[in-house]
Order: sequence, then structure tokens, then C-alpha cells
Amino acid sequence: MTTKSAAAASVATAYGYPRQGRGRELKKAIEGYWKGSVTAEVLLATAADLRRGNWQQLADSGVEEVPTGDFSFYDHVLDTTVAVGAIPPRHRDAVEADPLDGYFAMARGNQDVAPLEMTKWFDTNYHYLVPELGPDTVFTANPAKAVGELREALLLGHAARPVLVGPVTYLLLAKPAPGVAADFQPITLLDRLLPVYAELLAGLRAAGADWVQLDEPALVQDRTPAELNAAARAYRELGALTDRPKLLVASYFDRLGDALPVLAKAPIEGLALDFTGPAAANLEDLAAAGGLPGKRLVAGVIDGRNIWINDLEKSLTTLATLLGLADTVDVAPSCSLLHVPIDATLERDIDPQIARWLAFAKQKAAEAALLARGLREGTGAIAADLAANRADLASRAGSPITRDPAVRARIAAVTDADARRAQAYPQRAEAQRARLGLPLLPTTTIGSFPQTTELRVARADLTAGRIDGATYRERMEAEVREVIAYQEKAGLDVLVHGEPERNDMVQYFAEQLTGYLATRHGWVQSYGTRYVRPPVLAGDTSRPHPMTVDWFRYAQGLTDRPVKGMLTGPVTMLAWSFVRDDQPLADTARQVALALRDEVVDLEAGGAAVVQVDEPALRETLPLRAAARPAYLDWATEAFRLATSGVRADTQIHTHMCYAEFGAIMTAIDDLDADVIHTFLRGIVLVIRKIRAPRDAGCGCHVIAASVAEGDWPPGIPRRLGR
Ligand code: MET
Ligand SMILES: [Zn+2]
Repeated sequence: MTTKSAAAASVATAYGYPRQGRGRELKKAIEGYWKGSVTAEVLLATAADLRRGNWQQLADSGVEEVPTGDFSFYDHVLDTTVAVGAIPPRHRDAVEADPLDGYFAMARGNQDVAPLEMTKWFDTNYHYLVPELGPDTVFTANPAKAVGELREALLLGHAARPVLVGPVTYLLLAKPAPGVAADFQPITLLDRLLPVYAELLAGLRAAGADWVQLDEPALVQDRTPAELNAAARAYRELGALTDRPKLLVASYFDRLGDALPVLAKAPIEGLALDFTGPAAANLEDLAAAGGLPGKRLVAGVIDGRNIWINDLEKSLTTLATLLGLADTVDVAPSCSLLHVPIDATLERDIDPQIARWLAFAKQKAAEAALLARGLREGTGAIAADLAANRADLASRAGSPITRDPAVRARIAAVTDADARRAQAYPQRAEAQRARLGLPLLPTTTIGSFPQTTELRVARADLTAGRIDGATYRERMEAEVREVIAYQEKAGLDVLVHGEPERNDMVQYFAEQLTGYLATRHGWVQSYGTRYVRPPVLAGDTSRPHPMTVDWFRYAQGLTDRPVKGMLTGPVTMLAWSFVRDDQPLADTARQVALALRDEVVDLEAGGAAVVQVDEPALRETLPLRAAARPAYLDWATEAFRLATSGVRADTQIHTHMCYAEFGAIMTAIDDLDADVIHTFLRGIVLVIRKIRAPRDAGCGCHVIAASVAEGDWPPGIPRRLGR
């Protein structure tokens, strides 16, 4: 095909759409079903309505080919586990008794069985349920969901493309089942799994699928030659099948690297590549691999996991280059739109000028459609849209929100010394021993005490104007009194105030820093029915007023023991927000760090001898490719030190991390130069073994973060704690 005919055939597509519905109907229906107030029939009908609505929104936005099978009652990796019949033995009875209840038993456990483990989906804030496999795993094809949802879309008249997690990624995301040797490698099951995928593909073909998308994001991570061989074998075998739809293998979140030539050579009909952020390197890699002659390329030129408008002209330039590298070039957001909220036009509280900088799922779909139209009909056909886009980008670049001269001047004046404590750890430790007089093995907690219903009701009452600020404060102070008394009675050495006033460990600060916006409807799925509404860091940021000092002083006034000042670190502030994409993350991190530094210094001046700066997300935003990690860890640790180095030697800086496997970042944890590191047991053993400089490290049982309402606790927790 020529470049011109390739352009003439371009369409827009997407790999997935937010599942919950505009009014979070899915969450309500599922939770109602769990409680028994919603029947299975109503739940299924709600789900079908939502799918119909999603396809319609995509079609209305101009997307010509819609995804199916991306919908999920809980998680798409769990759906794949069901599709390949890899139900763990402990869940089989429940699944046999009732497939829907069995599905939820795998997701959340029930009174008899523990759920599957949940972990982060690559470097996003979405969590998937980890498949449990072993040498005895038998796979069987269960195409019902994939086929059923395809049929629904086809019946509604959509051009539809089923999406499944690909076999290589599925196995690479799995872990050895309980009782199976820890060194068992699920990828060794590939030969057993491929025939099951063959059956699924045949089933989809029979139901009318022209194309099927197999998602292989695990191939954007560093992979061993054996794993790359597995990918080559998988797609050689699936490609060789005769009874199958055309295959589109999708990658996202980073560049394919060594896997690109492997997939380019495979006997598949299409490849989807991410061209945003670090994945933009796919462009050169693709050219170097000789392009995709005779194949379909789906170009993810729109950032599918951030919320900012696309630079359409820049995308058109990328697409123009790509047209020479494949048979057809289609346009899409870089990954499933599940990672962004549904519709930016619902945000009526955001200044209309700023709202024009935002693109949520619906807007991103429209951007993809517009770009595809630009390819088909020429840029003249979309000239007015391009002009409007240019104007919006210019308004963003020139806005006082994105450029605060005071913040910029302060950043420019930062020196290396600002990010270093004046004394080394040994001297600081001595000064802190003298000031704090703590026992040999001091005890403390992570920070938050349970966010009880009364506390949340008080906050809701304050927001709704049913109580005034003074009443709210009195209720929170009563809680602080209780929490302090409790810790004194328990004999803890370093106390916390319990964080009752915090709605969330990021949002609480975002609401008080400049440059942040809050959305009303910007919900995104974290896991299952838990949705979060990340704040939006739109511009330059600073801290106009102390944020926590009064709470600290109140708590410290109640006890002779040291109370910790409690803050969220710069990396976590970024990781759990939607962050501006118009400057490097490192620059944004430095701004947040300076804002936090002011707070740390004010806490010290207010009498805090210990300040804890939590960085639970340090590990989670580690780049997927090892080559990019040193640069990330450099700016991330510098930001932490910048936030915490403004204090005297005798002020003790703690940090707290959780959830993570720290192996990969031990040196970085040391580079934080905190006086005390706390984490859970597995982490602490590593800290003690591997860290270069001696530190005070502590471990504990991380119960639950303040931000999580009781009803939203991860499955199993209340039961295991015995509440
Ligand atoms: C996710 S880490 C949470 C740390 C915070 N200080 C808390 O206890 O909630
Ligand atoms: Zn934690």
C-alpha cells in the first residue's frame, strides 16, 4: 500500500473504556449485589447497559472500531483466568456452585477461602488479581464472556474488536500457586496454554470477530532471551492457526525494545505501539526494524493514562512518519482508557479556560477520531480543530497557573547543598539521641488510626455546611485526644496524632497547595469497586500556609512524649495525582519538594522533634525499563532530601514505605538519607542486610491507611485482623 492509500484507510480505535459509568452505576450495582440488595439479573442488566453506553460514547466520539471484552466486574486479568480455566483449586467449589459468586470469591475471598493476591498493573494505580499457576495447572477454554460481549456489540451495529490479555503477559504476570516451588516459572506452561488461546480465537471467529487484540504489555519490560523466545513461539503458533481472526498484538506503557523485531517478524496481522512519553522511542525502533510491511499498525499517539489534551499537530507529524512504515496506520490512545476518568465536560467547577486543557476518556476518543480523519481527508479538513487545539495549548503555556514567577525564581536558586542535611547520619543520630532520649528499640506507628464512620460523617457534614469549621475541629480534636491517650496507655515511644482530619494522604495536601485542582467526577478504578479521584497538578505549586502545624501542636500539647509531624513525600504526591505533562516530572517534583520543605521547617519550629515523610509510591513509579531507573531514582531521592534537609541535626526524619518489593531500590532508600526508615518485615530484612550506611530501621504491621474507608478495605483485611 502507498502512504496515500494507507492514510485513506485510517480509522480510530481504543483498547478499553472506563467501566464504572458516569454515575458509578457499576460500583453501586456490584456492591448492592454483595449486600443482597441487587439481584444477579439486575447486576447483569446494569453491566450490559454500561457496555452499550460505552460503545455508544466511543462511536459518538467518532471511533470506528470499538473494543469488546474490556468490561469487567472486577479485573481483566481475573477475567482471563476464567477464560483460560485456571481457577485455583480452593475456589473451584464456589465457581461450580455459582460462577458469579465464585468469580467474586476469587476477587475478594469469602468466609471459607482467601482471595487471589492483588498487585499493581505495571506502573499504574490499577491493581489486578495475580494468577496462581503450577506444574499441575490444566487450562480449559471458557469463551463465554468474550463471545457474549462481542455479540452484544455486533448486534448493536458496531465494528468490534475483542481484547484479551495475551498468553505471554498472562503467564509473566502469574505467580507460583500456594504449595508450588517458589522458583516455578509460569511461562513454562506456554505450550499448554496456547491451544486454549487457539480455542478462544476460534470461538471469537465463529461469533463474527474479524480482528482480535491480544495485549502484551509485559513485553515492554526488560525480558530475558528465553522470554523473548517464548513470545516468538507464541505468535508463531497462534499465527499459524487457520481458524482464527486477524491478530493485533498490543503493547503499551513503554517501548517494545527487543520484543519489537520479534513481533514485527511474527505471522500476525497487526501491532499496536505506544508513541507517548518514553515509548516514543518505538518510532526509531520501528524504522530500524524495517517497519511493518503488509501489516496494520495501531499508533498510540494520545497519552491514554494522563488527562491533558493532545498536541494534535505533533501527533500528526508522528503519524505522517508512521504512514511510510506500515500497510495501514490507525490511531488510538496509547493504552486502555480505564486509567482516566470518563468525561471532562462534567467538570463544571473547573475554570472553563483550564477545563479546555483537559481530555478524559471521551475527549481522548474524539482526539483519536480527529487525527484519523486528518489522515484520511487531509489536515485541511480538520483545520478549525487544529487551530482550537493550538490556542488551548498556547493558553496553557502562557497561563499564570503554569508559570508562577515566585516558584520559578525559588527553584532557580536551589543549590546542591539544599538537598543535603548539614551533618552526616552519625552526628545527627547522636544529637537526636540526646534530644529524644528514646529506648534502644523505640516503638511507633505508621500514622493513621482507623478513619471511623463518625470521622467521615463529620467531614461530610462540614462539606455540606451542616456543621461549621469550629465544630468539625472539635470533633477531630476529640479523636486526637483519644488516639494520644491510647498510645500512651499502650506504652508507645513516638506518638502520632492519628490523621483523623485527612480525607486522603495526597488529596489533603493537594487541597492546600497552589497549582492543584480537584475534580468532581474524575473517578478512576484502583481495584474492583474501589475508585479514587486523584487530584490534578496543573501548574506551578507552592504552600501558601502551614498545612499540618496546628494539628501537630494540638497533639503535642497533650503529651510529654514526642509526637511525629506527618507528611506525604513529593514522589507520592506525584504518583497519586494526575500530573502536568508540560515539563519534566523531575522539575515538578522539585516544586512539590520545596513546598513540603516549608512545612517540615514549620513543624520543627512548632516543636516537632520527629517528622515523618511517607514515600509509599517510591517503588511503584520506578520506570519499567531498567535503563531509565537511575535517572528517576536520582530526581526522586533528591526531591525527598530537598523536602527534608531544612531541619537541624537533632530533628529526626522518618520515612515510611509499604506495599513494595524494595530489592530494586535499596540504594535509593539509602540515598533518601532519612534518619529512620520504617516498613514491614520483608522490607526491613533487606534494609538491614543491604543498606550501606547504618540507619535506624524499624518494621511493623502496616494495618491500613487513613484514606481508606472501612467499606473499601482490601478484601480479607477486616476478617484477618479480627476487627
Ligand atoms: C500508604 S502509606 C500510609 C502512611 C500514612 N502515614 C498513614 O498511616 O496512612
Ligand atoms: Zn503505608
